[in-house]
Amino acid sequence: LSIWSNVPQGPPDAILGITEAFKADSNPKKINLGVGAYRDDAGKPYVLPSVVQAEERLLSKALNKEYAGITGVPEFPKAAVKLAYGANSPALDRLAITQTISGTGALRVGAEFLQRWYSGEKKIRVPSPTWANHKAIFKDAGITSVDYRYYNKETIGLDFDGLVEDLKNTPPGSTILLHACAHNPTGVDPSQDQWRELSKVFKELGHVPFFDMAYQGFASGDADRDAFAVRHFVEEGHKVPLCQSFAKNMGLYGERAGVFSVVGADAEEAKRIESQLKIIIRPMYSNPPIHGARLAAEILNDEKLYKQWLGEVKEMADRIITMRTLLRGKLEKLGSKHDWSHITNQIGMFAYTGLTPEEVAKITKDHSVYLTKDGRVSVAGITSSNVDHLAQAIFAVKG
Ligand SMILES: Cc1ncc(COP(=O)(O)O)c(CN[C@@](C)(CC(=O)O)C(=O)O)c1O
Repeated sequence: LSIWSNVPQGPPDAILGITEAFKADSNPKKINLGVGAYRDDAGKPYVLPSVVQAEERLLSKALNKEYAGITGVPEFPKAAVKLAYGANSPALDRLAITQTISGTGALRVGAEFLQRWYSGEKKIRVPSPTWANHKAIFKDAGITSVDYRYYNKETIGLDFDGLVEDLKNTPPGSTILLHACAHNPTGVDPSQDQWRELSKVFKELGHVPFFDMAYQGFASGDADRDAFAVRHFVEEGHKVPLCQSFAKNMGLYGERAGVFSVVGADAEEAKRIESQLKIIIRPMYSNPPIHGARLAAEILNDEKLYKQWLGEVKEMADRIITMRTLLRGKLEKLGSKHDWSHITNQIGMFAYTGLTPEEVAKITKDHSVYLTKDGRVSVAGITSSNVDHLAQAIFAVKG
């Protein structure tokens, strides 16, 4: 009997498993709308020109491969928080900051930090629905997730009243996970006025706003606009924990470039927090990968490259918005009776189509269209050459 005979076969990942199934499909008209990775209009992965230039510069510097510190390549997180909080934010001198292994790593380090130093019960309130990996990350750090109402199936929009009511029925001083922009999987975000309202509710109740900002710049095409919620909450005095990912907005998916930061009451408190972040990271993975961080630092710290990069992010966001408009138009032209306005009202990488799990199974089986069971479509996977097939497939399964 093998020592490992007790190890069971685990299920495929809800999101990454879709790509495995897609690859196994021989239908030439197959479309992968599963994983949230940007594709250009030829359906190809996109390496941003600003990243290519940064890489050429790095190579010419012939840097060594020494360890970064526990908190990473210093020039990266320092610049990343300026992007998030704003270059003139008063909070910049009271931030605990560390580079992390992309957004997932920021969430995990943040979750471990809460587990050890958040004085309340080890729970976090998460939007319903939320990114498929959130609950598993918190669970592995010993934190139980509790849903709060977020998405309204009927209006295919935000259930703002339900959200506020749930926050008010949550014990004061609880930790609440918030998607800063481009909510995954619904693509439904609060308006700026609704964020202002939420900041008041958080203040009344002393709740901790734990932000996940994985799509800054990628949602609206404007990095400042996408950071509105984070910046407003910081201006209002909230001690924000913030997770950042550069996977999508810089196309650094596999380079794993992320940042975790916490707003302290002052520099001394930030220093204490940062010392505890290092104590969490050292036994977890000791220190992070250097290449992606150096690429991001090269871009964020060079005026010209930074501007070029912002233009490239806007181009990606604009292409996604164009595909939303195309898909909606095609569905309406086919004579669909459904209201598809949510496809253009939603923002960011994803469209929450409203397809039921049965319809998802059918569209995959009959039309080789791959998307997650919850009906989430990565709009980045739509191109002007596959949008007709997609519209016909949706019309075929849903009418
Ligand atoms: C809300 C949210 N937070 C964090 C991350 C973490 O990304 P990172 O670790 O690569 O920086 C993702 C990525 N979600 C993707 C795009 C990919 C995935 O599931 O891993 C998605 O398809 O939802 C995300 O959607």
